Amino acid sequence: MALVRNNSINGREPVLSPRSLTSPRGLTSPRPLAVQPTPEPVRPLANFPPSIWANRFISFSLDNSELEAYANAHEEPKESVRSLITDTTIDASAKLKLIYSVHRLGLSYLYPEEIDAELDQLFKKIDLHHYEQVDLYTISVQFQVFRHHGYKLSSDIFKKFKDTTTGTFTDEVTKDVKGMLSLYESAHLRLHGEEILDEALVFTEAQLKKIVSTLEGDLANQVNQVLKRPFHTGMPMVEARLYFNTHEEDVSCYESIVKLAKVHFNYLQLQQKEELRIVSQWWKDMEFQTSVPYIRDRVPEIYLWILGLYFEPYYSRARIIATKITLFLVVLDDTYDAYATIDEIRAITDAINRWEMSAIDLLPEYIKPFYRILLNEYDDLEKEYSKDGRAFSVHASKQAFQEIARGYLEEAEWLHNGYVATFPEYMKNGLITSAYNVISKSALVGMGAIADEEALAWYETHPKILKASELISRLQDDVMTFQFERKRGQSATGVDAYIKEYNVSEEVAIKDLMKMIENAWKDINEGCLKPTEVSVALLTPILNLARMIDVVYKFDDGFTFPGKTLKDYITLLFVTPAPSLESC
Ligand SMILES: CC(C)=CCC/C(C)=C/CC/C(C)=C/COP(=O)(O)OP(=O)(O)O
Ligand SMILES: [Mg+2]
Ligand SMILES: [Mg+2]
Ligand SMILES: [Mg+2]
Repeated sequence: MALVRNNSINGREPVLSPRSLTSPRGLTSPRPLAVQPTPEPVRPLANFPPSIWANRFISFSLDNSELEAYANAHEEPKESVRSLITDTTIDASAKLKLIYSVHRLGLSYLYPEEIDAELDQLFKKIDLHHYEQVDLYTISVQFQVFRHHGYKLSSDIFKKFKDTTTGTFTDEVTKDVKGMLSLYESAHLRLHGEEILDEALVFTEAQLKKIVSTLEGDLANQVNQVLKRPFHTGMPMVEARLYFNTHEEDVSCYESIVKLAKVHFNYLQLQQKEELRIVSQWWKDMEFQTSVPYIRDRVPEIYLWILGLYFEPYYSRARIIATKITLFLVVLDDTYDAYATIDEIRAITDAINRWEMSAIDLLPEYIKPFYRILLNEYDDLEKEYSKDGRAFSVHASKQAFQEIARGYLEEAEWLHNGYVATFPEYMKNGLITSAYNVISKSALVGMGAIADEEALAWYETHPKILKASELISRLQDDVMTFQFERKRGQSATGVDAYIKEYNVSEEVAIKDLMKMIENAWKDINEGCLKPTEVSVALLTPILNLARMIDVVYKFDDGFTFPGKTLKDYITLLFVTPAPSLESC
């Protein structure tokens, strides 16, 4: 087997690269006489599990009058909640709890100015001494509400819960389940240097795990929920539904909030089911299942991913665009990782760099339909957005798409040459193959006026918060997918590069990479504090992209094998009816 290269990764047995078997010359003995048809190369097929949804979401039929009825039903409770937020007779503590609930329910985007004005005023009035008399739960809620909205309330307010002699959290804290739960949520908002929150996270997690089986009712559900995933690292839309289900006592005192939340959930569910129908129908019409059947067929999962970036109704078109482009990325990634030969990968990258229909002749037959659809979709977007002078965002998305194709090629060349990159080299390319540059720029296309040229220029500076989100994407994916990819003889991951660079065990490498992810989260949290470099509307999708990695990869490779978390989330949002309005 002379054509098999040595892919030894740091002392592992040489990996038999499927791609190294793809040369026709490796499969046939030399026969100089008859002209042989070129045999089909051996391909690195992954046999990915099929979609678990088939055509389920295509049959949805939107009743516009129903949608309109929900839109109208918003008006009254929306105004009542606005009055509550601005009500001067509600005391500071109750007001902050109210704003906290409004945010957890996914409603704060309806009142950005009012909430900011309230918090601004309350934040200015804060006297840290005041917190000496306040309980852990209340302090933690206030800490979160300020931090959620970019106000840097000092984490020193938690100092009083530590025993000065032992340096650990007091026994009193251990007995306060609701307080610990809320402190655990707070700790996820930590910044660099906030050691008290680093400690609080470890402490409360251990304590809550210890007592969870002894709890009952809503509190048991809340603790189970937070241990699975705290609000700050969850998908906002799902977190809103879960909060509604398990925090009745926190919201039931405000009838209008309950009513608004219910109408809002129902409205959004209809709108989102329609968006999912549109992208599912498009996917079917484009016949990807026939032309590239080797890829992961994951339309609802990718739509969910994008919905995780932004759920506001006015980003409907933006979600459809970003979903389609992300689906293109899945085709590209799986083609490079699980189908194409190195020569084909070079040809596909070349054609994507050229970006002209005539380059289609360079391509293998199977990828030609994809190439045609890719160019046509971008062409349509360019036409659509040229009209209002927004074609710049389409160009930026296209350039990022070309860049990721080059990044994927780089990985393929490394594999082809049996080379494991140094860790810095890997990370430089890895931030590109994280896909988060393409996705976040593509997310801007349909966002409208807010995503202007200035916003794009900020993106082009590759700001710290974007880098952090890319790092989280790249490394958390690597930590959860490297074994599968290694077994298949795919390109070395960050885990392999780290092991090689620092000569450490796999266990240490994973621990260190998880630490890097933790630090990147602190960068993200810092980047969301006032004064922000750009508007919150532009930062939120970047924060949410990091959250979606946690959603998909916290426990396993939830994208390749979407039968757990993603199935539950898709069922909750698009299958299970939204909370009934009957009692309203
Ligand atoms: C890298 C990453 C988590 C990207 C998230 C953004 C996203 C939805 C990209 C589309 C391609 C994709 C699903 C890659 C993850 O799988 P994979 O493990 O096969 O990706 P890999 O080949 O880059 O490792
Ligand atoms: Mg892949
Ligand atoms: Mg890949
Ligand atoms: Mg991977």
